[in-house]
Amino acid sequence: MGKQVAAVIGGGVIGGGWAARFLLNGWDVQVFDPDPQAERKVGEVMANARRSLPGMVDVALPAEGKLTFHDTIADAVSGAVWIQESVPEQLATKHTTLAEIQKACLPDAVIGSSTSGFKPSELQLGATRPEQIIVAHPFNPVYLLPLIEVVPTDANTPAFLDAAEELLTGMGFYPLRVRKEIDAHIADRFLEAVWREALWLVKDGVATTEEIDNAIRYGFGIRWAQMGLFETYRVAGGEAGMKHFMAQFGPALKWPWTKLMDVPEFTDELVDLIAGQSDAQSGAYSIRELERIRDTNLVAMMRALKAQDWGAGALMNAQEAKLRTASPMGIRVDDMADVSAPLLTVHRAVPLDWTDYNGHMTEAKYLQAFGDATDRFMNMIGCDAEYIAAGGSYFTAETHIRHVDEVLAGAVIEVRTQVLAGAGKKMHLFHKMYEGDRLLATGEHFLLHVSLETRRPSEPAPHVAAALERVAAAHAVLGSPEGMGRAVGQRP
Ligand SMILES: NC(=O)C1=CN([C@@H]2O[C@H](COP(=O)(O)OP(=O)(O)OC[C@H]3O[C@@H](n4cnc5c(N)ncnc54)[C@H](O)[C@@H]3O)[C@@H](O)[C@H]2O)C=CC1
Ligand SMILES: C[N+](C)(C)CC(=O)CC(=O)[O-]
Repeated sequence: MGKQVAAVIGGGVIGGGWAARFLLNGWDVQVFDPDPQAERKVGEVMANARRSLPGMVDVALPAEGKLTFHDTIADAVSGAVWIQESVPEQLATKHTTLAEIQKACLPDAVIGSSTSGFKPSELQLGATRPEQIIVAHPFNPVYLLPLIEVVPTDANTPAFLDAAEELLTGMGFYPLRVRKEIDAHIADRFLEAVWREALWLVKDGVATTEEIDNAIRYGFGIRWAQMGLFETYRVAGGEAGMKHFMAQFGPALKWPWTKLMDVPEFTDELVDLIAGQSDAQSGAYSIRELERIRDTNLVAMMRALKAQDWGAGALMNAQEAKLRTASPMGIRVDDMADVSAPLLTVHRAVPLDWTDYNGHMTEAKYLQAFGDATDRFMNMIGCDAEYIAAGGSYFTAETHIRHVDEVLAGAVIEVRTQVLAGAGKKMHLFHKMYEGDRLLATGEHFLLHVSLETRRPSEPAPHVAAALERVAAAHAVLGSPEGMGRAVGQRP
């Protein structure tokens, strides 16, 4: 199957983010944007995305797609099965753009609009084929955050929407289908209310921009990232739960706690006040630096949720399981005709939170990668979760790692595993870590099969022993790898 093709119309903050998400999930992307700076801007977004997205999951994403820039919308949409409109938030501009797209695009392609506020019925007005236009509202940075609000009208068939959502899911997105079209969909209704209230707090001199941000990031912002609003409030109701919470705090909604219905007028004075406070708060960083700080934090938070298999982290685990099944690492030794070459046991990108103050992968993570390679190899010979639950496993008795060359966040690494010896209780592995052809590190590990009941060495089950012995026999002809049995400090 050839690569899937997406068109991105408008390559600013959001279009650039969409382009990165498509490309890093293996799609080819065709961009149209009249701004002569568009190629540079999309390139900078791509650089940030390459550094942060690929390492968010623990298995490699598909090979990056091809990015091209086009002089006309007709050229850009040619052959595209998904067209994402991300032009400025003006209805007239959206209408002209959608009309041009529809003149040249495939009649069954999905045309998603990134609009933050317009309803899909407004976008479909006067369209040649309203049935192919939906709102697909993303969140910045589009290459990291999973949510897409999918807002349809009755013109869009359920089959069309299901197919669109499947394409989004394939890129790690979480499509949230909005039941009823409404100005600003779900999330922006909410964000606008919070923003309005914050503007009042600054205008009335109650808080500075920095104090408001601190009130969010030291408190409820962290809570929201993992449980949202209602689940958090349910817990806040104590043992009596949601009903008690509503009885206690419901009346406060009618107290003068909020000014939500009014918007302060954007006088020059208010704009200068807010922009000045924002400069004082964050002006020491460029926007690109702030983006990188934001991305590093987001990746760390999402990987923490991944470890808990919760919320956005559970979504990433589901995507990873699909990617793993499609990779050669999902195959058992018993199902492989040829095991004569070292086996691929890790194929992933280096996550941002694996790097250190020297700007490269930190030493502890080499052990993690080699530990993951050993786990994967165990799985491949049949020492899987079921086998371990039944009481058999391997314990590592000795490890020797050599750091040969450095590697940076976002780089795709592979570990290939040679079995030096594998008989009875003993398993002696030699892992080599590469970025492309470049050797980064080696890891030599000696393991013993144990009974998890007695915690003592024990013979592996016959099927595990047979698979291990088969690979060991096939690898015997490879000879001793360079660096095997090396002592610390020994010269090469
Ligand atoms: N910035 C944000 O936080 C979010 C914005 N959105 C929505 O995404 C859309 C785009 O917003 P941003 O990317 O923030 O704006 P932006 O100003 O960063 O980018 C808009 C891009 O469209 C290009 N453009 C202008 N006229 C065009 C035309 N006729 N054809 C093709 N390209 C054209 C501009 O050169 C620019 O590169 C809007 O509908 C906005 O509401 C959605 C989610 C978040
Ligand atoms: C400010 N905004 C309305 C453009 C925000 C969005 O639409 C979503 C986001 O990324 O916060």
